[in-house]
Amino acid sequence: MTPDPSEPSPAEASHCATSHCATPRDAWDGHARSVICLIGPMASGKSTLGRAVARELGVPFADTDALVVAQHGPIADLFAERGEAEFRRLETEALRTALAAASVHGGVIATGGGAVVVPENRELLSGVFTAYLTISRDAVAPRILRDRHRPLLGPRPAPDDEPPAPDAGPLERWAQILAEREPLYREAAQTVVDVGTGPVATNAARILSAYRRHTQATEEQQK
Ligand SMILES: Nc1ncnc2c1ncn2[C@@H]1O[C@H](COP(=O)(O)OP(=O)(O)O)[C@@H](O)[C@H]1O
Ligand SMILES: O=C(O)C1=C[C@@H](OP(=O)(O)O)[C@@H](O)[C@H](O)C1
Ligand SMILES: [Mg+2]
Repeated sequence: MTPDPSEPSPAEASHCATSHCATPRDAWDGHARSVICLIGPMASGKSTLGRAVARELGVPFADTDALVVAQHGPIADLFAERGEAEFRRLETEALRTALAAASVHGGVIATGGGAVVVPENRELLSGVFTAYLTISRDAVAPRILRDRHRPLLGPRPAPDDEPPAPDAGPLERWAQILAEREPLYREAAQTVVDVGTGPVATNAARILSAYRRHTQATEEQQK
């Protein structure tokens, strides 16, 4: 028998029966088709918080970076061997895939910090609830200095015909990149959530509250 798409799958029903969800039906009506996309600068917590929000909602989590890595290998290698433009193309493909899956059963999607620079991605994001996660430079500093896997925060090679410029350092580069992208984040987001303080659970709850406020406001408008 073809499953009724309006009903929770056995997996969803069993999740809801064993977790915080009141009943499978409530969970399905309340959240199961929820789609939340997270955008924001590198190391703001999109991947970590996206996973936590998805778990809370009982919907699948997708990370566009992880999708790219699973299919094409490490991001640092892609940047070095195939260039940023090719990485952006693969990122758009991953975003499309993640959105298509989430549109069926709901889902939370963490994008990479640079997803908003591609107009096609901004167009894709405009169809779903998108939250811009903000964090101060001071709060992000220990993360940036600890995690050294992001190619855009590594030393920039000077062009062949120029003397090497003094290295600005990863935190300075993070701030420069954020300044360039900030208007794009704001344009693409329905809401801005500051996630610079507090533990993961607190920040996940902030994102969920923003999502619920948005959903309620949208429902009020439609009445
Ligand atoms: N609320 C938080 N408190 C402390 N550390 C966090 C928090 N959220 C994320 N982190 C840590 O910050 C780092 C970057 O988080 P990540 O989710 O990879 O960010 P992004 O996906 O935005 O680049 C990770 O080491 C993660 O464990
Ligand atoms: O800001 C960017 O351009 C990038 C952010 C990274 O993702 P996170 O924001 O999850 O670190 C990753 O997509 C890649 O290194 C490029
Ligand atoms: Mg990430």
